[in-house]
Amino acid sequence: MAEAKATWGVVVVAAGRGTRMGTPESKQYLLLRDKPILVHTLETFQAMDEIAEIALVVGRPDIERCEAFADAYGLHKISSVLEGGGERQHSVRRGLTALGGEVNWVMVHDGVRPFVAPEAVRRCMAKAMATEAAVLAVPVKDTIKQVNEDGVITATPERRSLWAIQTPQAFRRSLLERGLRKAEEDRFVGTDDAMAVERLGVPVSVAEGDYTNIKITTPDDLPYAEFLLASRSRERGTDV
Ligand SMILES: Nc1ccn([C@@H]2O[C@H](COP(=O)(O)OP(=O)(O)OP(=O)(O)O)[C@@H](O)[C@H]2O)c(=O)n1
Ligand SMILES: C[C@](O)(CO)[C@H](O)COP(=O)(O)O
Repeated sequence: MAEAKATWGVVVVAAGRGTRMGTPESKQYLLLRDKPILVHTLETFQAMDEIAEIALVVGRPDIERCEAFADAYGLHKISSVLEGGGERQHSVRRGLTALGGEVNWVMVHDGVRPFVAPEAVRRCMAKAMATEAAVLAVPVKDTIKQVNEDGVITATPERRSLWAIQTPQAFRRSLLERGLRKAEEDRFVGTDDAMAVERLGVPVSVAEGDYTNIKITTPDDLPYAEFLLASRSRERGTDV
């Protein structure tokens, strides 16, 4: 039987509280130059022809303002703005259920990774379509140590095998749904989406990403984010 045409949907998760950022306003709504971080993120997927639909998952008190963003910034690919769950994985699961029935390939992306390059997203999509499941990642630059509760090093994993995992994470939709269903049955909560699929015994590939695809997590990420935005604007000739 011929493979159905690929229709891509994206779940953008933005229902976290940003405790490590420590600001009264959740970090995804902090302004980066002129717009909330989350809006910068959404604009990247809005502009990609390959993406049919976006499900946006946010905190319950933020649903209305995010619906207003969709209008204000012309983010018409957002088909639903829905309430997230207690853990990132629960937010992802809710977002997936909101995507239309024709969506057969999905990406999950953190709302607080506004600098992902469309070319990197495309690399991730292509790798997923070749292998069923792929995530963006970069090789780690530092030597990584395992350290026990006493602050003593217990192991030094071989650096060549270590990659820092990013989003988007891309999957055949039915595979991610199966992984998340099983994770829920087993009461397993992972810190990324790939873990749910790895647990099924299905290999997940990495597609090489960019070091600039940072997750804005702590206050020291903010000046770097402003710098990255300024560099990107200069490259695109949209500097103000
Ligand atoms: N229950 C949750 C937890 C996290 N996220 C989202 O998952 C992404 C990555 O998580 P992280 O950077 O850890 O964000 P927070 O959970 O907000 O941060 P913190 O852990 O510091 O509280 C963020 O876009 C966050 O909004 C979510 O949608 N639902
Ligand atoms: C999914 C992720 O962004 C990959 O780097 C990361 O694992 C999210 O983790 P967090 O604990 O929610 O920051």
